[in-house]
Amino acid sequence: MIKTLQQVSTIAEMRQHISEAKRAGQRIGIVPTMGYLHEGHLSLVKAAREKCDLVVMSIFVNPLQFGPNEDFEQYPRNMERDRELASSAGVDLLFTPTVSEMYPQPILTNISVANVTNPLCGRSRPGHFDGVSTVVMKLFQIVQPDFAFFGQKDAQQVAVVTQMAYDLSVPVQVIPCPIIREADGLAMSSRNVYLSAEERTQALVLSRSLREAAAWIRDGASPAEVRTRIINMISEMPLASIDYVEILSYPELSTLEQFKDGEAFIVALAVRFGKTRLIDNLIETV
Ligand SMILES: Nc1ncnc2c1ncn2[C@@H]1O[C@H](COP(=O)(O)OP(=O)(O)OP(=O)(O)O)[C@@H](O)[C@H]1O
Ligand SMILES: CC(C)(CO)[C@@H](O)C(=O)[O-]
Ligand code: BAL
Repeated sequence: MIKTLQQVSTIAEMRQHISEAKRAGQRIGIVPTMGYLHEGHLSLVKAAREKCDLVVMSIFVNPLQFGPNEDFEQYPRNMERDRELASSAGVDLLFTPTVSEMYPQPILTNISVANVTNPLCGRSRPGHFDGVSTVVMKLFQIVQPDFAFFGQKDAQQVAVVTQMAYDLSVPVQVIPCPIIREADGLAMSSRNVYLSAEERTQALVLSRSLREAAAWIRDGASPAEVRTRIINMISEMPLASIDYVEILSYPELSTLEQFKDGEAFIVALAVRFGKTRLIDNLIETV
């Protein structure tokens, strides 16, 4: 039984720990991350701790899910700090493979989920979700988790991973966890460190517009009206450049003409402030 955090960087060593845990009948949970941990990540560990005997966190900045002009090289990294945070949050095993450990040269296999990857970030970041589903499938094969914990901040990612696990009969239950926000409403994200003070202030329009949207929807506004009002609100911020504002069904992510009783929807936003692209969303049922 593992008591304190152990860091493992090879697939072979990981498999040994997993075999032991399986032999002992432990329930295994995985929290996949790209590191530079914050309270959002730690909330996933807390959820995993409640359901699982062995909590595995992976920290791997996955080159496959970054486009050629994206921030793979600049993505914030701080392994020492991450190890301490993971340990205090109750992670048992920290999996920190190198790129060459994860990917044989060249990797010839690609996992691609259709339909749910078409809109939103799938449209703005071509190939992104293939990179996500391929690495998550690989993590599932290595860790063989009973449960996998993902944040709803990346709501399309939750839909993609859930569909992949279902389609490929992976014996894992995907657990979506709520968005953790700063006190002023900004959704926590490792990329928030890129924001200047002025960009960060203006970025508060994202959570504010989602709160307003919830009220407009309660008052009977249609998806098209809500979308227009959010676009107008965000456009008032001089440093904001909208990538998308969409209202779709959830988790199918198909077009939504009207809100219907009992049917879940997502109001999803991606907006750039300077060079930083932020996402946020609201998922509700009318
Ligand atoms: N604010 C948050 N609340 C809940 N879960 C979160 C939050 N931020 C990230 N997560 C979840 O943590 C997991 C790892 O995400 P990741 O390491 O990419 O962090 P991140 O902060 O989203 O980084 P970035 O958005 O800058 O890539 C994902 O399942 C993600 O949805
Ligand atoms: C799930 C994930 C760790 C896969 O690289 C990543 O997309 C993330 O951090 O959300
Ligand atoms: N949290 C999603 C990881 C990415 O932006 O690549």
